[in-house]
Amino acid sequence: MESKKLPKFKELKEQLSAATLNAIREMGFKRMTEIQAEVLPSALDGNDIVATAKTGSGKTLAFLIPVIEVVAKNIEKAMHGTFSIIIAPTRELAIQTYSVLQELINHHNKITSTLVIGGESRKKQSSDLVQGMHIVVATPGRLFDHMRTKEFDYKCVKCLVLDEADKIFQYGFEEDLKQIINRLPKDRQTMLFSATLSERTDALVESAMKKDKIQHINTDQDDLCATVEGLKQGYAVCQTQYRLWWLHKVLKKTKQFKVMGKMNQTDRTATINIFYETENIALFCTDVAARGLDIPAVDWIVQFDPPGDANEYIHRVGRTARGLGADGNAVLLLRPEEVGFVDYLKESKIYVDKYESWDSYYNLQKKLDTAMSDSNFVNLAIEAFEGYVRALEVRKLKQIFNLLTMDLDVLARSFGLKEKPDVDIRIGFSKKHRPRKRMAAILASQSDTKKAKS
Ligand SMILES: Nc1ncnc2c1ncn2[C@@H]1O[C@H](COP(=O)(O)OP(=O)(O)OP(=O)(O)O)[C@@H](O)[C@H]1O
Repeated sequence: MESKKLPKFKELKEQLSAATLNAIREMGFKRMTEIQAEVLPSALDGNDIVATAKTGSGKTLAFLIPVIEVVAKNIEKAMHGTFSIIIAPTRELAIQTYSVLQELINHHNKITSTLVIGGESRKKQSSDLVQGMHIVVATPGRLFDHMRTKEFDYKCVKCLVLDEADKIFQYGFEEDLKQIINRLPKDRQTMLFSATLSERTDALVESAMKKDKIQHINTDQDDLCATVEGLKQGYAVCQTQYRLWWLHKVLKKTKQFKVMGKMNQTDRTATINIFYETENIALFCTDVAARGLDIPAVDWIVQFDPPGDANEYIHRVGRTARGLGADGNAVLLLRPEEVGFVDYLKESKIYVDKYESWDSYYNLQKKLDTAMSDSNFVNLAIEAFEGYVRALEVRKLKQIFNLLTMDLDVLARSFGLKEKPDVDIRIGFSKKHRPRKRMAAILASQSDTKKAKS
């Protein structure tokens, strides 16, 4: 939809408080995005919402505005009490949502809010919750911890938002989320948002929402492509043993930082802040940074390891080309035996071009040999190798990513090691059966290759 055809926020002035409208104007937004234009009138009427729209399409405001208006209405009856809860799958996303919320409540002098995420002080969070902060932005695990204490009174919650709903409902969070939903008052508005939904979300909709009041809104359903228009995306092919050389070439001129789940929260937040503020920087990250993060100046998404599935691909590349008319680039690195992933992506309306010129790299062997004379590097490489193998073992799409048929010595070389390190990697089976299963898988794959050739 052309931006000029989209309605202005002020057209909602019957449903929106002046304080919210002022904040939106100060944030520089005049017209709603498509998802905002579809969600806001219905959500402000109190309906339950299941909303799907592409990455970077403005879903955050589409749920924060109704959340605030629920509080603005209820605050007149009771000054304290948690009226709205927003749940996000990662701490980084919760922090970001909380910060957009602060801008939006800038003119609402009486509305209070708090952030309840893992890795931060429970004591401060408890004290905020006891005081009855109006809006709580949380990650599921820590929120549920607080709900189990008698101190947090959540009986007056009127609105629940699940951002990146499909991710929150993935294993790990599923049980916490079910418990949270069961404990919250039934008489509430519930809203689910994501760029992708899954079968698991259907079950969530069934259990968490009022059937007769659900509005399903999907601004992508007629689109021919699952990713945003301004995104140029492609793939490069590199043999396993040269992957590190390839990566070196890609990142040569950048400063590099990392963010991953096992870092402490202070370091995670500090690194994301550096990434916001620094030019020419590359951030090494796990999928902890794949969802929701809105960092405007990201030019390239480099997927050194392919994502778990098509949905995760969409979220990862969605960290660039965000907002109306924005551009961005993405490249995916595949081994020759993984090129089938390109066809798999096509089935989900994701079209990636072959980037021939990206297939080259320089010989790094001498540099690697020098680095590997330091035992610290060797230990890091072994740790990385082990982690990589463990991650491959639990991968879906075994027909494309098959650890059992992979040459582990060659794989070790891709981490700078001379050969497979002497570590116990449990590839899927008990020790007793492992060599036999491995051999069977190799034979099966050879016979498949022969069949394909004949
Ligand atoms: N009405 C608007 N007009 C212009 N820009 C907007 C508007 N609403 C939001 N934006 C901007 O668009 C960008 C993307 O918004 P947002 O982070 O909400 O996307 P999203 O749909 O939640 O993406 P994801 O699925 O990746 O989480 C943000 O930088 C935001 O400030």
